[in-house]
Amino acid sequence: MIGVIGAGAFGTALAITLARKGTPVRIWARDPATVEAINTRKEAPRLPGVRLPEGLTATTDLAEVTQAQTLLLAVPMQALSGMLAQIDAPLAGKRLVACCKGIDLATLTGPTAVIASAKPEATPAVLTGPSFADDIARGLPTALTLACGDDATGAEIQAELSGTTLRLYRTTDTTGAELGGALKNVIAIACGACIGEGLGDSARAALMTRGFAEMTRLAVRLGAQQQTLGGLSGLGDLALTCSSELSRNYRFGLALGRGEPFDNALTVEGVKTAEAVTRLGAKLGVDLPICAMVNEVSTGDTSVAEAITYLLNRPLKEE
Ligand SMILES: NC(=O)C1=CN([C@@H]2O[C@H](COP(=O)(O)OP(=O)(O)OC[C@H]3O[C@@H](n4cnc5c(N)ncnc54)[C@H](OP(=O)(O)O)[C@@H]3O)[C@@H](O)[C@H]2O)C=CC1
Ligand SMILES: O=C(CO)COP(=O)(O)O
Repeated sequence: MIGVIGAGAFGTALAITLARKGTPVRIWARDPATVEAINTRKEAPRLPGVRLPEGLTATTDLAEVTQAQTLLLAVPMQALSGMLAQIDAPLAGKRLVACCKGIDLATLTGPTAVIASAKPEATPAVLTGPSFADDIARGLPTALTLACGDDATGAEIQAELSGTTLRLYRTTDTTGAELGGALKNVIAIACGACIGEGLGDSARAALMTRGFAEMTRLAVRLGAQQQTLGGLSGLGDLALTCSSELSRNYRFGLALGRGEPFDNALTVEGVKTAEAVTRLGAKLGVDLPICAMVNEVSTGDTSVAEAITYLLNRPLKEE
């Protein structure tokens, strides 16, 4: 059995793909109505229109899910440490796979450090890369990165989660994998704002490229391997999220650029990540101008037009 904590779009999509290949999956949701929908109607509220396979069951009882040796943690980044604090079962020998993309604002660390701090007896890992929950749930081909500091455990998780349509690549560079996934959301907001403001595809390509330079600069400064940023978890996810309206981060940026309201019930990880990386950049002396502008625009301190003017008029430099 695999346990999934969080019955949002991503947790449910992963649970579906695992159950389809015959792995029993128990998914935890805090909302009894979600559990009822999954167990009795075989429907997932966050993935409307998808029929859930047999072998996928839900519960509001965390203890039932934490019996599994592999647990997928699929709650938003800022909810991760609170979620871990609710688990009182012993987790020695268990694998805790973070499926969230972001940086914890309280500690300015990524998900594997949050897990290691809360549950030092478990092995932390992170599953990240380009994938929309809906694509995974529909069985469309997807390739992701599984990062685990312990390569032997990483190989076991890789085999456990991979299937005929979900292909996992493996790395021990957890820092690079999680920072790529976190920062691409910030750049996606910038790209959405750029298109929403009517600035064109050339400007978006510039933001993606210079954004990728910021992602790499910060990640390498924090100990990541540069090549990880060029993989699925970095460049791959950047390409997807900056170019598709299926991305909530991109759509949030579009709304900013167009001056339209946005549904703040939606999970938009890039907003808090922009705040976290702006603070991290200032602390470490790493220049992150696009991330800083996304932070200012997201909080309403600066308009999209002012942010673009600032970025275009910075001192000229070598590429
Ligand atoms: N959706 C996607 O395509 C992908 C998402 N991800 C990542 O997965 C993570 C989760 O996103 P996603 O599934 O889309 O988000 P959703 O908004 O679809 O779902 C979030 C889930 O987390 C639960 N939750 C929220 N806050 C808390 C909390 N404080 N305590 C416990 N549970 C909580 C919600 O419960 P409730 O329903 O009761 O509010 C819900 O089940 C994000 O980091 C995202 O970046 C990664 C790849 C793809
Ligand atoms: O992470 C994702 C794609 O890889 C999902 O993107 P959004 O969170 O922007 O919807």
